[in-house]
Amino acid sequence: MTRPDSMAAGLQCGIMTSQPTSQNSDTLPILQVAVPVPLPGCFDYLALADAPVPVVGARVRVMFGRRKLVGMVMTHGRGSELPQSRIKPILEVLDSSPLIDASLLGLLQWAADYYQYPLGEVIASALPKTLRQGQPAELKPRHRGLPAPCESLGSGPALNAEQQQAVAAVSSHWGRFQGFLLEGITGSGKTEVYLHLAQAALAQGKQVLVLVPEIALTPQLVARFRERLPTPVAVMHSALSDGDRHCAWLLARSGEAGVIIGTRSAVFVPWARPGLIIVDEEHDPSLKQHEGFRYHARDLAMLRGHRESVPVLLGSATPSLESLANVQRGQYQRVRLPARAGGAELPRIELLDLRRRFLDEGLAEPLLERMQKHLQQQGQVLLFLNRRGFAPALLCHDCGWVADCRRCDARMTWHARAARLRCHHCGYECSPPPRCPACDSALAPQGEGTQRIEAALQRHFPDYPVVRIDRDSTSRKGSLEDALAEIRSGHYRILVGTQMLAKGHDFPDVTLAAVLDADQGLFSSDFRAIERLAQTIVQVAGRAGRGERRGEVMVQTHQPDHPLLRSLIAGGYARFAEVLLEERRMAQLPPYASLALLRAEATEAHWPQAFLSEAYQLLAAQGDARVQLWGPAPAPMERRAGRYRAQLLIQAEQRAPLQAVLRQCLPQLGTLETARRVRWSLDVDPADLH
Ligand SMILES: Nc1ncnc2c1ncn2[C@@H]1O[C@H](COP(=O)(O)OP(=O)(O)OP(=O)(O)O)[C@@H](O)[C@H]1O
Ligand SMILES: [Zn+2]
Repeated sequence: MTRPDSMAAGLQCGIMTSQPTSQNSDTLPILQVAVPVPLPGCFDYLALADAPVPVVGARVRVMFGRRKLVGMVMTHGRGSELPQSRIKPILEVLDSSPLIDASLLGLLQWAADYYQYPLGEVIASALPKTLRQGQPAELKPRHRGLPAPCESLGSGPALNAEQQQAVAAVSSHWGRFQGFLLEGITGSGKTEVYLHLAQAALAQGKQVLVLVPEIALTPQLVARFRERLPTPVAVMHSALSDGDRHCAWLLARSGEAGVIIGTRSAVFVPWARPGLIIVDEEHDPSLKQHEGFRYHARDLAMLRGHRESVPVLLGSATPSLESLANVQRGQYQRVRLPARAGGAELPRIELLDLRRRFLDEGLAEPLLERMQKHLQQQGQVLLFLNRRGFAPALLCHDCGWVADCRRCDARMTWHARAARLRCHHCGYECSPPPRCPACDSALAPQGEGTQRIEAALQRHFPDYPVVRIDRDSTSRKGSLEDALAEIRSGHYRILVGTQMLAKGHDFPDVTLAAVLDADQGLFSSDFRAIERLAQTIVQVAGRAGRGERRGEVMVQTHQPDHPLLRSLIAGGYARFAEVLLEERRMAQLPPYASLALLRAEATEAHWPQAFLSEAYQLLAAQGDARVQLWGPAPAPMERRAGRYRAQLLIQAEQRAPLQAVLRQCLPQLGTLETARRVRWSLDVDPADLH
């Protein structure tokens, strides 16, 4: 973050803490404008003499330094600390009515404050690019709008008793805020509950906002909403063209789209008739933004529901520990779907002990046998491995040389089909050396990625078509949809893939699912890794046995006695989560504590440490014993993309003191001498500690 200081000091009005100062009541009203620059607060500008004073929530074009920027009017008539002669007039008023209403503006202001991120940039991130650039907030004639609702709407299955109860629970809160956690096992029919609630909301003339973690999961979900609901459904995700996003945003705002389905940034979409917010797969880490303005869409959805007096429904088969703790505290009401809809049974999960067992390209014999059985009985088999590429390392067996990324503390992944080494952390790629650069022996791929498993499966099961689903195999537009359709049609019999394959899909013919390497998650330095592992295992298992035949699940591990793994297998996710929550309580970790992570990176290892040590001093000088500091320490992967990374963890049992200390120190951090030497960022409620 750079800081044009002279400018900041004078202009900043600090909207969150602002105090009306000596009124310069001379002539023109003074406006406080949020401008998309890396500085906190708002900036003072004068309204134009010959134009109406812009309303709060309208965009204005302003000069900022030498740049013309699009800002948003946040308040009026507070006066200014500056003499009027030094306040610049705005250049142009872009909206005659508020682009964003007061309630959403308030949410954005709250978020800027809580995540300690510049307000102007927070607001900019809530707008489509077209509006950010100052284009009129109008539908362009060439935009046809959204597809009209289907002529003949489907009706779906009749709800079972638990689903009805879930719908009734939420329905008794129309027009009022209440947080709900819908804890429904995989295949329990959560989506049906969403659809019925959406119907009910629409019947009352209200809109529904549905947040989903990833686009990969949306085609099926979006189709179900479109087939069932008598309203245009607006879809918002990062792969949309600017024009489509502009259009979807405006149709949500005008109320024309009764349903809005989007990924995390859709939590900021304006709507005319607030009705219900649904967050599907609420445990999913991709609901948290990992760079820039690092907000959590689930948490902001709750807050938005509160501000706008609408119920908020979080749904998951594997709820986050945060949400479970909120149920324990009585903040969310829990609704359960304990059985699979349509009567299918939950599959049995079995641990497959890999110790002293021969592995054929990562596949143990009992798994191969079980696959054979399921395939012969016409079942589909799904294999999960969270590593794409062919092999996670290229290694010399004679001297131990390994192909490392020259820019990261990481191994290069071998991609056999492309015959390239690629770094999955920074994107660097190169051709492999023909022989070991150290001893001239032959090189061998070590370990398994999805490509290698795919090849091994083709060798083992030549009669059964195999499909691989990962970021490499689905990079072409539409290829994921095609592959999913061909899985559903039964053409593919063996499916191997990463997270993309593990979540949300409904493949009724999958009878066997397997996690090929559970150990990856057991020994991570990140305290959330074990929670993620359990969620993944349960989600993968949830793909099996959704149709008529009961499913089976195998989890390959070298740690079959791991206590948390055992509690998961024996007691299911609910029991596992109880045990883990207790561990978190003892260790004073979230959800029983608040964290913030201050990260810094630079091309020289010295600077991040130096900056964070100074930051440590600043934070410690606040003298609040309730706030603890851990570090600075090198990041788990210290060097990435040629930059050295370090971090300082800030922890407190209560949110308020943590927030207070951060608010005190953040402005000073930017002025540190060492701050100029690093790129630094603050992550409030970090989703991971890497
Ligand atoms: N009441 C019902 N009776 C019969 N079938 C139902 C019922 N509700 C849902 N289903 C069917 O059960 C299947 C699973 O439902 P759905 O996809 O809604 O589950 P889910 O809980 O969202 O699953 P997951 O969390 O695994 O993604 C779907 O094929 C759906 O049509
Ligand atoms: Zn790299």
